[in-house]
Amino acid sequence: MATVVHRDLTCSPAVPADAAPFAVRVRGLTKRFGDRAVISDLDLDIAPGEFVVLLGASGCGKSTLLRILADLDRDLDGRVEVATRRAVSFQSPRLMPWKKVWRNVVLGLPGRPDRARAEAALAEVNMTHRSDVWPKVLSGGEAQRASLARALVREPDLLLLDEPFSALDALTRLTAQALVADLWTLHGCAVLLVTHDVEEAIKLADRVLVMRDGVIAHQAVVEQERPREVADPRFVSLRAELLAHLGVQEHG
Ligand SMILES: Nc1ncnc2c1ncn2[C@@H]1O[C@H](COP(=O)(O)OP(=O)(O)OP(=O)(O)O)[C@@H](O)[C@H]1O
Repeated sequence: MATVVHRDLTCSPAVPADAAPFAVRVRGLTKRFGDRAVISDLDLDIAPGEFVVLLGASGCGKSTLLRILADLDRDLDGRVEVATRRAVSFQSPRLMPWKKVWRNVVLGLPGRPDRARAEAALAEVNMTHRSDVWPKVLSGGEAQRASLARALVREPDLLLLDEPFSALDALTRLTAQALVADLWTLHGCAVLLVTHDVEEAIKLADRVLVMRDGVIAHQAVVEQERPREVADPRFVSLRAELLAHLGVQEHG
């Protein structure tokens, strides 16, 4: 039977005093599409403010898990507890083409569209100059930054990012990664980021998870201090470890 609980981290009288605070607590999650279990009896904890990256082969269930945590799918077995204030940003930025960028940022927030609030969020992602344009004129990287502003304006305790950089060229991708790292430091929210990129995972994460056969098959805490150098032996060794768990052969 499904239990989906949405917790307010700042005010949670129902939580026993001895329970450690968390942004995500999942116990025994199973998700089926028809007869097929895509997620099988999965447990997952994410601490407040923790940056967790989820890796896994295509089709292993990463996006399905993220959608469940985003409360976009409640048809599940198990127990899912998630911080109440959460925001999602997807691979495609999903901006409404008939609304200017700043209106997209505050779309869905209660009350009248608050331009000052939108501008403040756009400033955080270096997009003030694009506030008054239509989404169709944005570059891929700009659209992704607008999507991030839309997520952050909600001041989430948990930010869910589903392959946010995968459509960007290599240089824009590096800039976007650095931006997310800065925003995370600034906001202090927990992050769960899905990616296929092992280096991206090691650069950003406190902890990297490898998903396989519907469970978390491996996890690694990243001890290296930030910013992380790819040439550092600890980086190289963790990359090899993660690639091995992903079943990928390293070349060179
Ligand atoms: N609505 C659905 N109905 C039926 N099957 C689905 C549905 N959504 C996802 N699936 C299946 O569940 C499995 C996991 O999909 P999911 O999108 O979570 O994988 P993923 O790990 O995010 O993959 P990728 O890295 O390619 O995005 C896939 O086999 C997919 O075909």
